[in-house]
Amino acid sequence: MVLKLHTMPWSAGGRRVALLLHEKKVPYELVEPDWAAQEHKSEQWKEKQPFGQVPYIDDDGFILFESRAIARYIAAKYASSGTALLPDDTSDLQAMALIDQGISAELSNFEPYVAGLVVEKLIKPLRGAEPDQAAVAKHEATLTEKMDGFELMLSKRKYMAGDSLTFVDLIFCPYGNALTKMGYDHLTNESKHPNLARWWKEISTRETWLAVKDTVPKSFLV
Ligand SMILES: N[C@@H](CCC(=O)N[C@@H](CS)C(=O)NCC(=O)O)C(=O)O
Repeated sequence: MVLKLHTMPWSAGGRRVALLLHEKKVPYELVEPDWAAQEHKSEQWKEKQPFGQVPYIDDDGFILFESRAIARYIAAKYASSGTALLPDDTSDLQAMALIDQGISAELSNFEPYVAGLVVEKLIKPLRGAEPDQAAVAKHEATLTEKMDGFELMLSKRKYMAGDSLTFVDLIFCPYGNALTKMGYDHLTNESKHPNLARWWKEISTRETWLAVKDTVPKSFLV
């Protein structure tokens, strides 16, 4: 049975998963919940995604939610198809520890602050609300500090989890895209963050990402 990706096309997590599926050349069916009817908040949906969110996958009856966990599952299940996105030796304790470190670094030092800016600068205005400028300033200040940390990581290793591309690099794509679309140059300023700029240029121009990144309505701009 073809793998089903249950998500809204604009979802950051959904596009993260779609990116992995494209990289691994895995056919999939995109199944959209009825968002207007709040299908994702129904008891039936929560049986699959207990937090009432997107995305989740149904892989021949195996249900998995959390986009980063799904990304890892796809990278491992389809290891020999498409782009190699895991260390050569997945029994190498240190190589796999770098994978976990990269996932945690993105989840705790990147996404929350970019997501905060997306809420203030894109979502609130769409809903006719004013951005909270104090919150914007706080997220911007924290993010600036955090991006120096990512620059330091990439000054020591070519990619986020070692010297080879892995799925960890790709999980940055949706919010990296949001950051640049909001006009911030943390990922593109070659004089301030040369390693981040080198890395982002490579990651963000992959054909697979270009294929999924704009499955988002223009009004969202994420
Ligand atoms: N950590 C989760 C985050 C899921 C998430 O925040 N999904 C958003 C869309 S990207 C959502 O469903 N929002 C609607 C809601 O929370 O009601 C993942 O990566 O899968």
